[in-house]
Amino acid sequence: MTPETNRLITTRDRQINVVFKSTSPEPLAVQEKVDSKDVMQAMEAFSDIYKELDKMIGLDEIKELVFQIYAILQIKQFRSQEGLQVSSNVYHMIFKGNPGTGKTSVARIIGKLFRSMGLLSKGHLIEVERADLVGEYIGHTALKTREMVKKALGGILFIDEAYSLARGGDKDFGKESIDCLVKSMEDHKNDFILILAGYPKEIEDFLKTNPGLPSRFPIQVNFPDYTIDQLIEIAKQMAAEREYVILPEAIHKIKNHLMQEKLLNLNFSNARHIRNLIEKAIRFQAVRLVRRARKLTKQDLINLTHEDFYINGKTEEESYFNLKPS
Ligand SMILES: Nc1ncnc2c1ncn2[C@@H]1O[C@H](COP(=O)(O)OP(=O)(O)OP(=O)(O)O)[C@@H](O)[C@H]1O
Repeated sequence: MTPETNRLITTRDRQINVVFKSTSPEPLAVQEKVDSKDVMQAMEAFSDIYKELDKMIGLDEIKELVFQIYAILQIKQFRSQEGLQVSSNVYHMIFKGNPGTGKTSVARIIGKLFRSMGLLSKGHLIEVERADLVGEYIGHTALKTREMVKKALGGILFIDEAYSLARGGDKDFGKESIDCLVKSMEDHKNDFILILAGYPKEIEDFLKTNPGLPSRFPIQVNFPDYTIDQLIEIAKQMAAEREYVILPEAIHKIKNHLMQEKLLNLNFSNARHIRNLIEKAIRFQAVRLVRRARKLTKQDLINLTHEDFYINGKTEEESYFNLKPS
């Protein structure tokens, strides 16, 4: 009999009925020879990793996509058991979004999720940029690109600012790298997933100049800029993960700062900006506390007050150096 286990995973906005079986139409490394214990472990892994994704603020499009892929794998198993045709899927993806919108973090989680679903044997992420793929003399580029693909086998090859490969036009070695990647996608069809990431406009222009490319990336995901409310949620979450609490007056100060930043800073780095803000506030809080004469309470150690956010309408860096507490 086929080992099979069901479990309802309750997430923020949906319930997933997880069913893991040992037979699968996909080349499932994890599920190849499973006994009940392995099934149980795979299920736990999927559930834990899915929660990691679900915990991220916003990102509805990618959460929906993961659910679709999960659903299609389940249905394939049932179809295969009923003797129905099962088609194979291509999972190469394009991630379009501004800096700090979660592209790399999501790619890392997708790798682990796909491993738990048996779509990838290792699920690791190899993050590269132009310099890692493009060489300096004839033949060097193919060597470098193939080497990176080899490292990514069983996992994800994530190319940040992928359009930089097309920067120098037809005579540039970047073109050789693209050709080599396309060939690798054919040669290692089910062995790795290629994710091209970058700013939305540049990625779209890149795809237009390479007519053969869009059809090789059937999955395109948008990573929109976070709203102010989402950025505040992210700030609270990042603080909580570090066992800190941002007091309401500080939240108010951050909100005002974010409104200005989003308006004036063309390179605003979304959640990464928030991470830097929190990390600096934690350092400033430490300085504020060690200067205090009285004994510190547990609450003192937890609270981040408005004094710890030296933002004051300037860029973080300027604020940090000019307004360090004296
Ligand atoms: N939705 C989110 N919820 C919580 N934290 C987030 C979220 N999105 C991003 N972060 C955090 O923000 C930081 C930057 O995210 P990440 O590196 O994934 O962005 P990116 O889009 O890949 O940026 P870039 O394009 O500049 O490389 C990381 O610390 C990440 O954990």
